[in-house]
Amino acid sequence: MTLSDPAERAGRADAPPVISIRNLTKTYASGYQALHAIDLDIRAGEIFALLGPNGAGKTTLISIICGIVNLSGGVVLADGHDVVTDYRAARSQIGLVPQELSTDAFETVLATVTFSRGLFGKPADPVYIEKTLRELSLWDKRHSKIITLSGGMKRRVMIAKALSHEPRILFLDEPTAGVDVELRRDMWQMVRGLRADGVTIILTTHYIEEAEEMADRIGVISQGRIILVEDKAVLMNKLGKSELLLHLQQRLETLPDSLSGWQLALADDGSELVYTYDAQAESTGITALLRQLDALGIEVANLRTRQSSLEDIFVSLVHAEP
Ligand SMILES: Nc1ncnc2c1ncn2[C@@H]1O[C@H](COP(=O)(O)OP(=O)(O)OP(=O)(O)O)[C@@H](O)[C@H]1O
Repeated sequence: MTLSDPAERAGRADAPPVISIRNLTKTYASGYQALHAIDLDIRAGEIFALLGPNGAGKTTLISIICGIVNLSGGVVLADGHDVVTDYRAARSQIGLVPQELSTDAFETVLATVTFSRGLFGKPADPVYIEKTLRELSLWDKRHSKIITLSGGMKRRVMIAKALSHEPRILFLDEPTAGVDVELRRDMWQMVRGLRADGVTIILTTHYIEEAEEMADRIGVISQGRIILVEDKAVLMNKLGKSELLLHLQQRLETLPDSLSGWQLALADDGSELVYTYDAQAESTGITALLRQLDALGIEVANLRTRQSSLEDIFVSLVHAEP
C-alpha cells in the first residue's frame, strides 16, 4: 500500500472531505432556527460521531445532507455533489439508517433489500445483496417476512436496505437505541467492518460509550451550533482529567490551609481526598503530595486513580453553553 492510496489516507486529516458543509442554516416554517452557520468536513473513511442533547439539531443536520429536509442557507456537498442542485448524484452516494424502523412488514428480507437497490436506479446485483445479507447475519432469514423478525434483526434489515445501492457514506441515526448489549456489540463490529471496506460512517448517538468505543472523531452539537470537532484521542487527552482518590484513615473536617496550593477536594463526607492532576504533565505532583500528607500526619488507607470519561467531558461541554 502506498501513501497515496486512498485506503491508507482514510480518516486522516489530509484525506479529502467526503462531506463538506459551509455556513449551513435551517429555519423551520414555524420560525424556529434549528441550525446556525454550521461548518463541518467529514473525512473519507472515518467514523464520525455526532453528539448532542435532545433537540440539538442532529436529525435536522443529517436530514439536510440526505436531502430529506430543505436547507435555508449555505452549501452541502456529498462526494462533491451539491445536495440541492445535484440531489440525485449526491443521494446515490448516501445510505441512511433512520431512527424509526420503517419497512414493509409483509415483504421478505431479500425482496425488500433488492427493491431498495432498484429505487436508486442501480442494476440488480444478487451477488452484492447476498454478501451484504451475509455480513449482517441475515442470509438465513432472507425468505422470512420482516414482521416475523426480532427488533434487532429488523434493525439489521434497515442497515441492509441503506447499503443496498453501495453508498460510500452511511448515516446511522441512533443505531443502537433500545437494542441489547450483545446486539450493540455486534453492530459495532459490523460498522468497523464497513469502514474497513472504505465506507465513511456518521453516527448520532446518545450513548457516549458508543462514541468512545467507535469514533475516530467526535463533533458536539448544542442548540444548533457545532461547538467542537476533535479527534477522539486528542479530545480525551486534552479535556480528560485524571484524579487520584485517596481514602483516608481518619475523616477530615476541612482541608488544612497548608494544602491550599494543591488541586484538592474533600469527598465522601471527609473520608476521601480527591486530587485532580494533568496526566500529560511531566510531573503529576503525586509523590510530593503524598510526602506532604505524611508530614501533616494525614494517613492514607488506600488510593486509586480515575480517568474522566468522554461522558464527563461531554456533560461539562454542553453545560458550559449559555
Ligand atoms: N418540522 C419541524 N418544525 C419545527 N421545528 C422542528 C421541526 N423538526 C425539528 N424541529 C425542532 O428543531 C430542533 C432540532 O431538532 P432535531 O430533531 O434536529 O434534534 P436532535 O438533535 O435530532 O434531537 P433528538 O436527539 O431528540 O433526536 C428541535 O428544537 C425541534 O423541536
